[in-house]
Amino acid sequence: MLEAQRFEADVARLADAAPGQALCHASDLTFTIDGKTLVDHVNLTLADDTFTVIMGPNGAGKSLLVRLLHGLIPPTEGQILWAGEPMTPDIRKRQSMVFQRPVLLRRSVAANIDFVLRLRGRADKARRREILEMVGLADRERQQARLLSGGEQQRLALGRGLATDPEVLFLDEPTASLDPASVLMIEQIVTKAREERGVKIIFITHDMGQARRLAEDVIFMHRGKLVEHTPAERFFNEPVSRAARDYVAGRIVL
Ligand SMILES: Nc1ncnc2c1ncn2[C@@H]1O[C@H](COP(=O)(O)OP(=O)(O)OP(=O)(O)O)[C@@H](O)[C@H]1O
Repeated sequence: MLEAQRFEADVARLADAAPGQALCHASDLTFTIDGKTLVDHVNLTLADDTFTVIMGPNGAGKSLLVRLLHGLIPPTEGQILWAGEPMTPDIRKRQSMVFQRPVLLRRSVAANIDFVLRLRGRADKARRREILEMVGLADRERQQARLLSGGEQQRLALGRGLATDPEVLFLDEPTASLDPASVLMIEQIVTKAREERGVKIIFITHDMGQARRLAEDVIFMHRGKLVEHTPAERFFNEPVSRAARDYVAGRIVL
């Protein structure tokens, strides 16, 4: 089968795997700035029941892709539909994003959680406690967030992201600068959110071991293009594109 046909077949299968309607459909998604096309006519279907990992070399357009999907930046061209609807503020409110560097208020751990709960009209101590227990920070309520370790800060950021019970959680290299124990904790919290609450996860990582541990389907970006979107096993064992083959084998991909 030709590469392109195989790719289409994979995409169709991933779409079929979604019960009912696909969660997200992007067509011809393009982001151009200063004459440079940084996300280039991406076509993508995301099932609502998979842990999606996005991989690719530096500058491939991974972060821009998730910013487009989450509606943080408008596409130059193309369309994104969430459960068949264009993005609205209400849809975006049902999604959260966690960045590589935790974005926290310079206040207490508790205040950081209360802030997002208040925004959604759900502020109460029991809910705050539940969230802090989920991310293993229940004994740190009164501590200043900025005095937490890097791993703890990221867990707090993750708690903020999960506090509002999102349907979709985007994570942009959330563990890139953390030690192994912190990486494991973050992975466990995210996996639990996926398994127990049905949160759709869209997770960018450069870490091949992490991708193998977590991914159910993998999107591989290269030079602004989506060159591969396949079930994880296929991606790791039988990548189709030359760039993905080199990437999986640990060779430098420019
Ligand atoms: N607002 C912007 N203006 C101009 N160029 C940008 C802008 N945002 C991103 N870029 C460029 O677009 C390209 C893709 O960026 P992006 O952050 O999506 O890459 P990435 O795949 O997430 O890379 P990394 O793995 O290094 O984080 C990069 O070359 C980046 O410098």
